[in-house]
Parts: sequence; structure tokens; C-alpha cells
Amino acid sequence: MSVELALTGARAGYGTIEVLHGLDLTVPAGKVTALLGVNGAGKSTTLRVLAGVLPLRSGSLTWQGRTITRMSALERARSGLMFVPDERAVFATLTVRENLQVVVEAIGQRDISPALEAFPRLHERLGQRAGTLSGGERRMLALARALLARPRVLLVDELSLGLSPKVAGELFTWLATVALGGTTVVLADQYTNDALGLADIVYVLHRGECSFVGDPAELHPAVSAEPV
Ligand SMILES: Nc1ncnc2c1ncn2[C@@H]1O[C@H](COP(=O)(O)OP(=O)(O)OP(=O)(O)O)[C@@H](O)[C@H]1O
Repeated sequence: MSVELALTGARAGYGTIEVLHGLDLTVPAGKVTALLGVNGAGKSTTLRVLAGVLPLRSGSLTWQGRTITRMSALERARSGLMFVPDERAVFATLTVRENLQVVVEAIGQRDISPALEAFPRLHERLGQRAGTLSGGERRMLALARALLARPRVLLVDELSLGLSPKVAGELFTWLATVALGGTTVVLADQYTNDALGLADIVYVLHRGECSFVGDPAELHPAVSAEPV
């Protein structure tokens, strides 16, 4: 198994609060790793650390063996480590077309059609401002923007948050296709069947530490039924 990302002894937090207390995490290349846990467990914080938007207070992070602990979020994104946070991942005042064009132009391309093929619904809304899209459409646009950047690694926070089961199911199906194409995926979510079904490896976080790591099938039902 080749290792994409390895977080060792990660401590991170906000102000005086430490959220991650020495977390170790190994993300296999080309697989889907799910970070699960109750609200406040530290899932989003872990993704922020991987994306570089939140600095490590101690510990280290490697990407394909190279230490990137101090690499900026922008440099990580340019190198193919794309973060789709749970909100504000689109430019609300720009149209759907402009949101997509910004990304392709940043990598010297012009073609936004792969995004529209992946999410045909966006095709019908190209001229609409992103701020007026539905929650599901906004998530699609955020994912489409990440897709156009041709990521090597996709970090996705709470894919299904606030969405109907049908739309959430569509997005998980899309993510499965992306993973089958060889992209490494790290997903933070609640204990949903969608997340467990997609994951190759699961980390259960509890108060900033890992309480379980392994195959999703090994997750004891009592663990997966933990209240949120
Ligand atoms: N910007 C912030 N400033 C201060 N505290 C924060 C900030 N963001 C998160 N926290 C705190 O850090 C802890 C972990 O939050 P985090 O968002 O990582 O949890 P999570 O597992 O993703 O939860 P959820 O499922 O509710 O999104 C929580 O106690 C939260 O209140």
C-alpha cells in the first residue's frame, strides 16, 4: 500500500483550545479514507490541517514521503491537494460559469465541460449567481470546481450536510467515480451508510483522538450507532 498523506503526532486547535491531541493518521493512495465521529470530534479540524488552512502546533505531515508541514494551503492546492470545506466553497456573487472559469484559468485551461458532464444540473444554471443556488447545487459547484483542478487528493467535508438523501446519494455516487479514477479521497462525515459504504478505511475520532481505525466492516454496530 502506498501512503499518500501521513500525519504524525498532530496537535492543533483554535486560540487557547487544543482540538487534536497528538493524532496519527495514514491516508493510503488511491483509496477513500473516512473520518467519522460525533459533532465536535475534530473531523473538520483534521481536514483543515491536511489542507494547510490550520497550522500544526506540533507534529508533522508528509505527502508521498515529502514533509509538507510548513507548505502553505495555496501551494498545496496548486500541487493537487484540494479542499472542499463544508460551506463557503464557492464565490457567491459570481455566476456558475465564472466560478468554474476561475479554476480552469488558474491552471492555464479554458474547458469547463468536464464539470458540466459530471453535474449536468450546473449546465442549466451557468448564468445564475452561485449565492442563489440551492444547497445541493452549491455543493455540486464546489465539487465541480475541485474536479476541474484535477486533484491528486480531494479533501471533502460533510458532503451530505443539509442535503436530501437523494441529492446526497448522487454526490456520493459521483465521489465513488472520482475515487475509482485513482484520486485519493479523505472524507469527513457523520456515521452515514453512504460514508461507510464508500470508505476503504475508517478513522473514528473522539475528542481529537482516534478511537478506531480499520475496515468499515469491522466497525461494531454499537460504535456506528453512537449518537450524534
Ligand atoms: N474556528 C474555531 N474557533 C474555535 N473553536 C473551533 C473553531 N472551529 C472548531 N472549533 C472547535 O473545535 C472542536 C472540533 O471542531 P470540528 O469542527 O473539527 O469538529 P467536527 O468533528 O468536524 O464536528 P462537526 O461534525 O460538528 O462538524 C469543536 O469543539 C469546535 O467547537
